Amino acid sequence: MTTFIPEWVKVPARLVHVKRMLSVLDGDYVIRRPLTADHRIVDFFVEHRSKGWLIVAVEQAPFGEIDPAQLFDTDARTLFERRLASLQKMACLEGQPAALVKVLVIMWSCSIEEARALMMQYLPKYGTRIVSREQFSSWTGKILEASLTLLSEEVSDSFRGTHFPEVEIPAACTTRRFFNRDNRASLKRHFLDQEQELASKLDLELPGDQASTARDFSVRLINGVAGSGKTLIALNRALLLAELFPKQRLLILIHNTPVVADIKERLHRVRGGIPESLEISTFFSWTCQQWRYAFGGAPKMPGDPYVVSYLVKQARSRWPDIKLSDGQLIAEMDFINEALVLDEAAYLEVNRAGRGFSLRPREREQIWSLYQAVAASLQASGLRMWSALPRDICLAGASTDRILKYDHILIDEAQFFAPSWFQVVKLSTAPDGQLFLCADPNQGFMKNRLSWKSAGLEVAGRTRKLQKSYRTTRAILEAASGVLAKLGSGNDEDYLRPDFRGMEPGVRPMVIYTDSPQDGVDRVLAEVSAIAAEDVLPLSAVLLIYGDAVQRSAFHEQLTRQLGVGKVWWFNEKGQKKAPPSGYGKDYLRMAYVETATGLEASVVFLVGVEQLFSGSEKVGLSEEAQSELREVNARKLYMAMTRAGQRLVLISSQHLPPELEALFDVVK
Ligand SMILES: Nc1ncnc2c1ncn2[C@@H]1O[C@H](COP(=O)(O)OP(=O)(O)OP(=O)(O)O)[C@@H](O)[C@H]1O
Repeated sequence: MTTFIPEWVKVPARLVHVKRMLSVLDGDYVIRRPLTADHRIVDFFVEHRSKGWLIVAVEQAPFGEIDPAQLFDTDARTLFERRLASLQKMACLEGQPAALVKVLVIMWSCSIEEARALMMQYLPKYGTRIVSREQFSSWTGKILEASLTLLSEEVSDSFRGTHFPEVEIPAACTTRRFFNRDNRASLKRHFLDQEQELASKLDLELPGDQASTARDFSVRLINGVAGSGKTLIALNRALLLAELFPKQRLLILIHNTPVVADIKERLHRVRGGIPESLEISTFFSWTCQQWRYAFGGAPKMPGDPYVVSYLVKQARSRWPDIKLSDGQLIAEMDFINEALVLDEAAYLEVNRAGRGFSLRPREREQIWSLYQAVAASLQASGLRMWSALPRDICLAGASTDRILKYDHILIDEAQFFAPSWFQVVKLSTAPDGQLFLCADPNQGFMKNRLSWKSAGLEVAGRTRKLQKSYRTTRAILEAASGVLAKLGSGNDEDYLRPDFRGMEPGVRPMVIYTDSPQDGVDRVLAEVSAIAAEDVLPLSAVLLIYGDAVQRSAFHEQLTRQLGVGKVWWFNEKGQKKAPPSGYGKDYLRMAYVETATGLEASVVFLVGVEQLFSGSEKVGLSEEAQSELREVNARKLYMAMTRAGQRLVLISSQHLPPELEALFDVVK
């Protein structure tokens, strides 16, 4: 079946008829409406996978008004001729006089004879083919086939880049540029594929088509495997929206601070900045801002995480038979806040599936009392838990009228969002606004097992899947999927299967065993120095992901000593969370803690100090349910971390992997 981009849901009446005619074509046809001002000249572009391109306009002027035989020019004729001249110009590449592709005009209100008369007149002058509506309807496929022009790959890219610049991926924004070694290939241009383009333009109709956006609050979900372009799609869509609707307020929310910093850095590099109407933020920094609007002051949270621990320790002495650790109790209080549990009765009923441990009614009663006691102690000092911030806004009643409202909110990494977070997002969406979610269910290790429905989002029938990965090689993605399947429960229900077809085969990931975690760090330092000395790859092509077994400050210090001050961007260091150490536009080696590496990527990734993720299920003292939950969480973290790599993945471990996992790697001495 023909693909229409955007979906042509709200096109003018004449195009509804045209869409019906075009719908019966084979699946190799893509029909695109331009989203820019060009749509007043051209109605659509036809692209056929193997036969090339065509420009089509549907003209409504009746023959009587534009008849070339009339002695005097009419306004209608002048306008028609202007349109033909513009179409002719669009068929050429800038600076080149000859038309690259043909132009077809469908005369909506003319007979066959009248269309013929017009063609006789205008074909020589403007190179335009003209047919009547009747002819086009009877011979749609034949007319299109005869009019398409096959272009070389390079020229086709130029044509696409000229008319659909919004789908081009700047070279600096794709790890794929490193796939190509020779110069010619590295100049190759990259574009969103058809599925990605369709996803990025969902519900976008032209300003001229009356409904510029869907009228009611609408939600769309893009579910994609790691590296399928979700961040790219969210960004491209936001940039396109900023251009189409400059007066609308746009927001991109991402869970992870490093990704926000990384995206801003890329936008500065590629576009010199971010459009004024677009805000890009982490959920919490944005929520703090919304809280200020709602309550008229800055929220205060404990500066030291031990404050909450201390309060829990003190309060729990009243319920000596509570078995959970302090950490588990804090996590449970976060859950109460995030799931918007309002009172004890609701807490006794709430579904806690996926929480890793079960609680009997009596335990729930005790935990609820503990939760209230800790919240009251915090409140006495004017404080609240971080997880209570979104909850406060959700329960603020009329005060939420004062929070900022956005026309479009786009969420990347939505799998990490909690119900209370989504509720704040919904409260912040204008009445006819749109919510666009990108998620990878395979990476959802934090707020896991949350269904969209339980978060108050109706995504049934409004979801698109992306199963093709562009970031990584088949070898790496297969290994990462293998870890997920072997270490995790392989929960088939929400597992999104990657489509491996057509992927770059690549090199299998490597594992290097060392005697101790410190030896592992030394090995990374040696490898990084070798890369820097060879001068083949920029430092930005390398990402170091470290786990708990690494002494992070010492690691950072050693790297800085080796590469020079200001050359290492440590995403988890206080002063570098939001921007690189020596400003935008420089070349940095990046390092990130495994918990905060989501969304990042690099050509070469070193994974070091993550031993306990491979063996986390052997923790003593955990119930069977908690063990299996931990295994699942660890499997998803490893999957996420491994899929950060574009071409090379090197795991450095001071412990031998279990044989079934080691088999997914090449062991290097
Ligand atoms: N059609 C494409 N052509 C070339 N490169 C692409 C294409 N689509 C995506 N990429 C590149 O693939 C990489 C992964 O894209 P992106 O980060 O948007 O994926 P993602 O789905 O958000 O990944 P994750 O969820 O794993 O973080 C990026 O370098 C991106 O530029």
